[in-house]
Amino acid sequence: MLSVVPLPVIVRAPSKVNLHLGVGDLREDGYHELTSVFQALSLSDDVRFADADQLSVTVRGDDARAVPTDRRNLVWRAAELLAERAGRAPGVAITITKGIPVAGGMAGGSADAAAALVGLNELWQLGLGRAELSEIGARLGSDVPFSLHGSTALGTGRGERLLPVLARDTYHWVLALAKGGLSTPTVFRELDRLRAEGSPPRLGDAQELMHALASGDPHALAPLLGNDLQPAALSLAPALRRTLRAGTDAGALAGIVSGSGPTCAFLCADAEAAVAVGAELAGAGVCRTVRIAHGPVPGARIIDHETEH
Ligand SMILES: C[C@](O)(CO)[C@H](O)COP(=O)(O)OP(=O)(O)OC[C@H]1O[C@@H](n2ccc(N)nc2=O)[C@H](O)[C@@H]1O
Ligand SMILES: Nc1ncnc2c1ncn2[C@@H]1O[C@H](COP(=O)(O)OP(=O)(O)OP(=O)(O)O)[C@@H](O)[C@H]1O
Repeated sequence: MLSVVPLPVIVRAPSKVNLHLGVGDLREDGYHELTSVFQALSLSDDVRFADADQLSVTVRGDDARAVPTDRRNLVWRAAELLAERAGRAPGVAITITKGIPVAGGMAGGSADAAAALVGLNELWQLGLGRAELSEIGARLGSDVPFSLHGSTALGTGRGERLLPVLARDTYHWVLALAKGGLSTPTVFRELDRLRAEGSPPRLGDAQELMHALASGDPHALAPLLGNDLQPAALSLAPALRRTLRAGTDAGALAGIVSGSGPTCAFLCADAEAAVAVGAELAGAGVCRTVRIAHGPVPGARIIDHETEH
């Protein structure tokens, strides 16, 4: 019998910034209750899926050496979960081209996991809907459902329960990538410690920020950006204070630590301002490198079916 080898599939998955990250108390399951307004950004990873006898992961790009290529990689676990669901072997060669900083608070691993769910659903012709993929994604990590969803969304629970948020127009960002990474659980633990010691201020609700998003005016949005994890990230990486100051000194409307950090995200008035802020920040010696990005962009999506391999 003739068996047809499926053509490789390439999926692009976005990074994210939390425009509002309200962190509630520690739950019994070890997670914190969150109120998160996510925005998906154009800084992204591309992930290729090719039919193979065995599961393998190859990583390319700037931070490739910091990424595991075995079962610790979220794409590996995504492939195993989907294969189990489909009752088939997880044979696939996965190549990740990293654009998203590793352990940078921008959901890089989650983006790749979301790409794997979309890419393997296609390669293996599983026919699973978005809701099913999102439910599998939530088992891989709190940020994975948003990496599938993309655009701008409100996340509750541990961040995995999503509702779309209206965001008019495009926002322009400068991202200051740091030398090292920060571990997400360590940053949450540091916040618990700071809260046990004293009372770092907590964000209010996200209503006003969501109104500003609907207006499409970055000047209205800028003063409303907020992140309850920021004091914890700054406590673990105090040099980020200087980075944040340098961004606003360079003309950004506002700067925040992205998620658990250490990437700092600067909102700019328009595309031209972002280029100017990016250039000045790159010369200020306060970060490893600078990237310009815009959002919102879609969630993990197929960008190519290769015609030859
Ligand atoms: C900081 C954020 O990026 C904001 O969007 C996310 O909350 C983190 O999402 P993630 O990296 O997908 O995190 P997960 O893999 O689900 O969790 C890693 C660890 O972070 C902590 N964690 C995560 C999410 C949450 N709501 N509360 C937590 O306390 C827990 O210690 C957990 O064991
Ligand atoms: N595909 C992947 N890409 C990057 N890191 C991965 C991947 N799979 C597993 N990891 C591991 O996960 C750790 C956290 O990486 P990741 O880049 O997802 O962090 P992050 O962007 O800060 O996450 P988040 O913003 O969702 O909290 C890395 O140090 C790495 O060891």
